[in-house]
Amino acid sequence: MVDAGLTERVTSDKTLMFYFYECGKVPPPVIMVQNVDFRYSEDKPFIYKDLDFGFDLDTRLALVGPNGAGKSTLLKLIAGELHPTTGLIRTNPHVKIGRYHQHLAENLDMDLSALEFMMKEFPEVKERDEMRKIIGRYGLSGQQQMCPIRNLSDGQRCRVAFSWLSWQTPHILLLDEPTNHLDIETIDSLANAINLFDGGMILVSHDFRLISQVAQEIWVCENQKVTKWEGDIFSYKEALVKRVNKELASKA
Ligand SMILES: Nc1ncnc2c1ncn2[C@@H]1O[C@H](COP(=O)(O)OP(=O)(O)OP(=O)(O)O)[C@@H](O)[C@H]1O
Repeated sequence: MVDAGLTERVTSDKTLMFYFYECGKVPPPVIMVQNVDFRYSEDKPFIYKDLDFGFDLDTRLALVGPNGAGKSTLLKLIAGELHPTTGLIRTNPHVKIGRYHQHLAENLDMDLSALEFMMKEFPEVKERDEMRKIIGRYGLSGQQQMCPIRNLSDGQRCRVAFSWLSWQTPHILLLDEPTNHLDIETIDSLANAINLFDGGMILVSHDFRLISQVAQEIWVCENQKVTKWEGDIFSYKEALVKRVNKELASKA
C-alpha cells in the first residue's frame, strides 16, 4: 500500500540530531557557591549546609543521591531560581545558564504550534524558514512543527523544549532528568550533543547509562552535603547495592 502510494508513509521521528550551539568563552570562575545553606522555609529542615565549590565551562558532572536529597534544588539554586538561605552564589554576569526539566515540556502553550511558539519566544528570528530549520535540527518534521503542540507526543514536546533551550545558547546546561520520554537512540543523540558542547554541564538523571556517557565527575548529594565520588558511576552503583544488602542483612 505504502509503496503503491495509496497511504501516507509514516516517517520515523527517531533519527534526530540534538545540537547545542557554540557558546563562546567566559573566563573562570564562572559560578562560585560560597558557604551556602539552604532550606525552603523556616519550618523546614535544611537541605544543604555550608556548600562551597565552583563550576566553569569545563564542568561535566552528574549529581546523584537518594530521592529527596536535594539534587533538583541545587540545580535551581545554581540557575538563580532559588536563593541561598545564607551564603552566596556568584555568577559571572556574562554567563547564560539554561535549565532543562520536565515541566518545560509540560508547560508549553499547547494551542500554539512549535513554529509559532518559537517565533514568539525569539522574535529576532524573522524568517519562518530559518526557524523551521532551527526546530528541524531536533527531528520535528514540517507537519509536526505546524500542528498544535497538544497534538505532539511527549517525546516530541521534549524536543520543542530542547530546541527552545539550546537557541538561548547557554554557557552552562543544567539538565534535570532529560531522558524521560526519550528512546534509547534519542538519548544517545543527546549524549553525543553534550559531548560536542563547548560549555559546562551538570546532569541529574536516574539513567546511569547516560551518566556514564557524559559525566567526568560524580557528586553525591546526601545529608545536607555535596561530596565528590572517587570513582565512576558504576562503582557508585555497586556501593549502593552493597549498602542496601547490608541494611537488609542487619534487619534480618
Ligand atoms: N517548593 C518546595 N517547597 C518545600 N519543599 C520542597 C520544595 N521543593 C522540594 N522540596 C523538598 O526538598 C527536598 C529536596 O527536593 P529535591 O526535589 O531537590 O530532591 P531530589 O534529590 O531532586 O529528589 P528526586 O531524586 O526524588 O527528584 C525534598 O524533601 C522535597 O520534598
